[in-house]
Formats: sequence, structure tokens, C-alpha cells
Amino acid sequence: MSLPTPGARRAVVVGAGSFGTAIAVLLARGGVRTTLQARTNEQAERLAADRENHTYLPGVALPQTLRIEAVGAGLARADYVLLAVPSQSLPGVIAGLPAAQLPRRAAIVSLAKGLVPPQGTPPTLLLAARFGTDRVACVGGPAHAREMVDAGAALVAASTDEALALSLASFFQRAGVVCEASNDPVGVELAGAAKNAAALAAGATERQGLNAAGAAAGHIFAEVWRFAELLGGRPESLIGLAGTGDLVATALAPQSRNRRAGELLADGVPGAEIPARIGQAVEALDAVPLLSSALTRAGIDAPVTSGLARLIGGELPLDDWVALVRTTIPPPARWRRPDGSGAGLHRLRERLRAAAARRARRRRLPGAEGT
Ligand SMILES: NC(=O)C1=CN([C@@H]2O[C@H](COP(=O)(O)OP(=O)(O)OC[C@H]3O[C@@H](n4cnc5c(N)ncnc54)[C@H](OP(=O)(O)O)[C@@H]3O)[C@@H](O)[C@H]2O)C=CC1
Ligand SMILES: O=C(CO)COP(=O)(O)O
Repeated sequence: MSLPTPGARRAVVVGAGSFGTAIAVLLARGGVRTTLQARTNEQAERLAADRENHTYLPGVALPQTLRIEAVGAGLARADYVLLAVPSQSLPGVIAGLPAAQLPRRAAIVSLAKGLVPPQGTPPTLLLAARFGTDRVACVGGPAHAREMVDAGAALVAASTDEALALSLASFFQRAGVVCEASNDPVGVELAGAAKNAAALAAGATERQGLNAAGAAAGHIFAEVWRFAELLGGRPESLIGLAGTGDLVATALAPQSRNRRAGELLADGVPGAEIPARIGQAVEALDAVPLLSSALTRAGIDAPVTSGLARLIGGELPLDDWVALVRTTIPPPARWRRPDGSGAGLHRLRERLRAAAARRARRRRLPGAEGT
């Protein structure tokens, strides 16, 4: 498959926070003609004058080839539009794309690791319903903004359109950052939402014990996986870079906003006060209540995710949350019938049962002892 020459392609990154700025730096380094769009003219003028994003990504020089403008400049010449705003802002930003003169063939890429209100929709599903599945993609994987521009990350670019996933992956790889191409955007997005929820849960729980923190994360991943499966997601997306990989990066990072939000909840800070304290997007605070409602609507038993939503909402005290985590028993595995791959286990169980029945029969037969 021939991949697009980066220099012939134009990308516009909408949202000049820490991740949008970092992704724009990478695309420019990878040779894509890139524009970073800030929310206001004042922000754009400041970024253009400083050639640095002092507010969200201090200390990183913006490449000279990176254009800066405000979102009002529109998208008329874009081949790729990358949405780098928090999920809460996505409904407004997506609704505004046609008025911003989104070209008919431009690809739209969500960078958010959260869900879109009010239904808790994975962003690519919303974009696909509006603009068509094969021009939509998302990006996941362990990718703290600062480390990504300094030393690298392990991105996953996911789209149902192979050419789109591969072209995004090639742009990042040209910039020196590993990027896997995936055809499971919903799985990658739910992996990102699950890891943020699990990192917040681990942050809230770790002082009470690391077994409890691990149990919280494991329960949340298992509960979200059942939802991902219903939506057609694949297990490797939750097991691989976008799920387990990003969970470790986020839960271990002292600077992680989601983990820190959990620590603040454990300190007794109300959930509603945390965004102002952290001053940046904390996706899990919004995504966990949305996830909880979406899982309930889908008929999935999700006691730990819904308990976490109640902890965030101030309805469940921390000790009760930890007790819930420590006592939740996952549903038993679904053993297969002997016509499937569970046949070996089934045969072993049947042999043990038959041996026990034989022993019991021998005990009942007069004079059978010792035979
Ligand atoms: N930071 C990271 O390391 C990573 C972040 N992500 C994901 O990227 C997404 C964005 O997060 P991040 O960059 O970190 O968040 P930040 O809080 O650093 O920045 C958010 C940015 O979005 C802008 N914004 C919000 N709403 C709009 C809007 N309607 N129009 C234009 N701009 C808007 C904000 O502008 P203003 O300043 O005016 O409010 C701000 O520049 C999140 O989903 C996050 O999970 C993914 C991987 C890593
Ligand atoms: O998604 C991230 C790293 O991959 C960033 O995590 P935080 O939003 O918790 O800082």
C-alpha cells in the first residue's frame, strides 16, 4: 500500500492544550504541513510570538514549520483534522466542523481518552454516525505529552479504514515515535476510558492497600471489556498498548491527572472541586459516571465502575468504596460444553466425579473394602 508523502499533506490540530501541542510538534517533525489551532485569537498570538506553549507544555520549542492560528480560521484546506480537546468539548467542536468548512474527504481523528456526553458514546462512533466510518480514526497508547516529544511514546492509530490507520502511524513513526496501526477504534477508545477510570480508582485506593488498588483496576477493566465486546471491540485492544500499557503509564505517573484526581478524592476533596485544582482535563471524572450509565443501559453488571461513579459524585464514602472493591466477586467463568475448547477440563472433571462415585459405591458394598 502506498502511503501519503507527509509534505503533501496538511493536518490541523484543534485544541492547543498539552496533548494537542505535543501531537502538532510530532506531525511537524514528521514532515506533515501542520497547523495548531488555539481556542482564541489571543492564545494563538501568544503561542506564535513565544514559539512555546507556556501554559500547557512549557519548555518545548515549537518547530518553525508549525503554523499557529485560532479555531476561527477554519479547516478548509485540511486533509487530516485532529481533535485534541477534552471529551466534554467534543459535542460542540464536532457540531461546528461543517461550519468550519471541513473538506468532504478530510479524515477526522479523535485524540480524546474519554466518552462523549450525554450517552457516554466513544468519540469515533459519534464521528462515524455524522461523517461516515471510513474517514474516522482515534489515537491511544501510553503517551504523556512531555515525554512523548522528548523521548517517545507508544501510540496506537485506529480506524476501520486501513489506509487511514497506516498513514497516521507512518506520520508518527517518521517523527521517531512508535505507532501501531489498529482496525479497532472502539476497542482502543474504551481501553483509554478504562485505563483512566482504573488509574483514578488506583489513586483513590492505594493508601488503603495495593491489593485493593489492583483489584479496583482489574474489576474496572473486566467490566468495561464486557461493554467493549458488545460494541464489537477486540480483547487485544484492552490487553495491548492502549489498555494495559497505558494503564501502567498512567497509574505509575505522579503527574498523571487521573491518578492525582483519585488521590484528591481520598484526601476528601469533592469531585466537583478537582478540575479547578488540577487545571487541566481530567477525563475520568466525567467518563466514569458516563461509563457507569452506559454499562447499566447495556445490562452489564458493573458494581465497581458504578461504585467509583458514586465515589466521584460524593454518594459513597471512601471506606465503603474500598470495602466494595475488597468484597466484589467477579461472575464465574463461562465453562464451555465438551464440544469446545473447554472439553479437556470437562473430561477431567467428569473423570474425578466418576472416580468419587466409584469410591462411594465400593464403600457401600459389603466386603468391598481394600479391593
Ligand atoms: N496530556 C496528555 O499527556 C495526554 C492527553 N490525552 C487526551 O487528550 C485530550 C486533551 O487533553 P489535554 O491536551 O491533555 O488537555 P489540556 O487540559 O492540557 O488542554 C485542553 C485544551 O483544549 C482546549 N479546548 C477545550 N475546549 C475547546 C474548544 N471547544 N475549542 C477549542 N479548544 C478547546 C483548551 O483551551 P483553553 O485553554 O482555552 O481551555 C486547552 O487548550 C484528553 O482527552 C486527554 O485524555 C491523551 C494522551 C496523553
Ligand atoms: O493519557 C495519558 C498518558 O497516556 C495522560 O494521562 P493523564 O490524563 O492521567 O495525565
